[in-house]
Amino acid sequence: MTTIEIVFTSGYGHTIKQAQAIAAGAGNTARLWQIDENGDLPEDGWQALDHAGAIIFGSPTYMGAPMWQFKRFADASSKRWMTQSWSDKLMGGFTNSASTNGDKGTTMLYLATLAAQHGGLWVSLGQMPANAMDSTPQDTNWNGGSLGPLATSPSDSSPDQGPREGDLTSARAYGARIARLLS
Ligand SMILES: Cc1cc2nc3c(=O)[nH]c(=O)nc-3n(C[C@H](O)[C@H](O)[C@H](O)COP(=O)(O)O)c2cc1C
Repeated sequence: MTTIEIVFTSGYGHTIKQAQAIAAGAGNTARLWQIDENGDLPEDGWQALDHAGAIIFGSPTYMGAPMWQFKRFADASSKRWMTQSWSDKLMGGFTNSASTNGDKGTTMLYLATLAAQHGGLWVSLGQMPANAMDSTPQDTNWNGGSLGPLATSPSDSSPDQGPREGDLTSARAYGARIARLLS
């Protein structure tokens, strides 16, 4: 079975919602692997990534970059880099932060660079931005990204309040895009 493995970090639960929305859009071959608070992924997670058709990386943006636990996972993936054993897999990425811009772009560039180091085939977002006068956070891709799904969770939001519907719709559509490309 060709699987979609979503490997991500989340400090306070907001980015989990984005990861779950991607999985919901991708369908029943998608699985979620949350890197723990020490930056560790269990061995069955590594095995799943080794056998994946697609790997999707995700992290909240902390200080303009993925949180350190994601970087620890990325550094540990250098073992796979040495043999290029993840080469030719579909790869993608997502991030969430409190500010609308929030320097999410540098996190996305990092995730795309990680994918490229592994020889992955990056899947872009493929959604037009909702950037008109009457656009709101309820609209798909209202953050206006193109590398992958972006989410904005206001700093005083609970994970039930942020990311908002437009971010979740964007994430679901991205999951569906990856599933379609794999089929
Ligand atoms: C240490 C730290 C650094 C942060 N840096 C940024 C940042 O650079 N840009 C931003 O917009 N939000 C920043 N935030 C806010 C988080 O990105 C935001 O709260 C996000 O929803 C957290 O996701 P999580 O609940 O999955 O951890 C930061 C939060 C923390 C704790």
